[in-house]
Amino acid sequence: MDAEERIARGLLYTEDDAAFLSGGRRADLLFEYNRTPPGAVEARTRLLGRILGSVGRNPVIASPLHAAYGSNVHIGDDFYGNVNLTLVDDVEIRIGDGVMIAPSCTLTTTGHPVHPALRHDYNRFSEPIVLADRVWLGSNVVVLPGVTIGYGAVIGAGSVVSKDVPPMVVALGVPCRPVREISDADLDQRQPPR
Ligand SMILES: CC(=O)SCCNC(=O)CCNC(=O)[C@H](O)C(C)(C)COP(=O)(O)OP(=O)(O)OC[C@H]1O[C@@H](n2cnc3c(N)ncnc32)[C@H](O)[C@@H]1OP(=O)(O)O
Repeated sequence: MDAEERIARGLLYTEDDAAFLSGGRRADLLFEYNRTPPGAVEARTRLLGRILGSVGRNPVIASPLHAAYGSNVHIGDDFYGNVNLTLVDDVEIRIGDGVMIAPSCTLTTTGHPVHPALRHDYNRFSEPIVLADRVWLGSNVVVLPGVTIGYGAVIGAGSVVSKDVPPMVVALGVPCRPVREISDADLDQRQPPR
């Protein structure tokens, strides 16, 4: 089995195995993005288009933005990412439309073996992450490898999401668990201005 297949299957691979992915690293463009003024909206949007694998309409991502590669991240329309978003995208991170991410969140597709004897040469495994449409991550959320978060779900500040989250729930904590469903009753909670 070649390295590409091992990576795709979530099996262990080394830094050398992953060398063929290096063309997808956007480190210099990320550096440029992070020193482009917030007011230079067109330049920032253009740079995002070159950094990310794909990006929809009206993306807003505050600096600093960090990504292992950048090219394995796919983002839908109307995305908002607050400061210090960190994307460990050795494999795909797919983000739907209308997603919001609060300050200092980390989405990591990658982990290392827990046994120290296996943790040589940056040995690691990676599993894709999916955020469905209209997900909101609160501040300081960490999303671990292989997690899918369903439509409309809200992840409370400070959560560590180690398992899939169903659609239309509030989920929170370490480890993150659904605490309630989101229903039409929530429409009455805080009214938008008329
Ligand atoms: C792009 C941007 O987003 S920038 C803005 C950044 N903003 C944030 O990071 C805010 C994130 N918001 C939160 O974490 C909120 O607390 C929410 C969304 C989880 C609140 O959800 P709600 O269902 O309305 O919960 P509610 O406020 O009624 O609290 C319910 C219980 O959960 C607790 N709780 C609320 N948030 C959290 C949390 N993040 N972690 C642990 N417990 C929490 C409350 O203390 C309360 O506990 P109690 O029942 O013992 O009194």
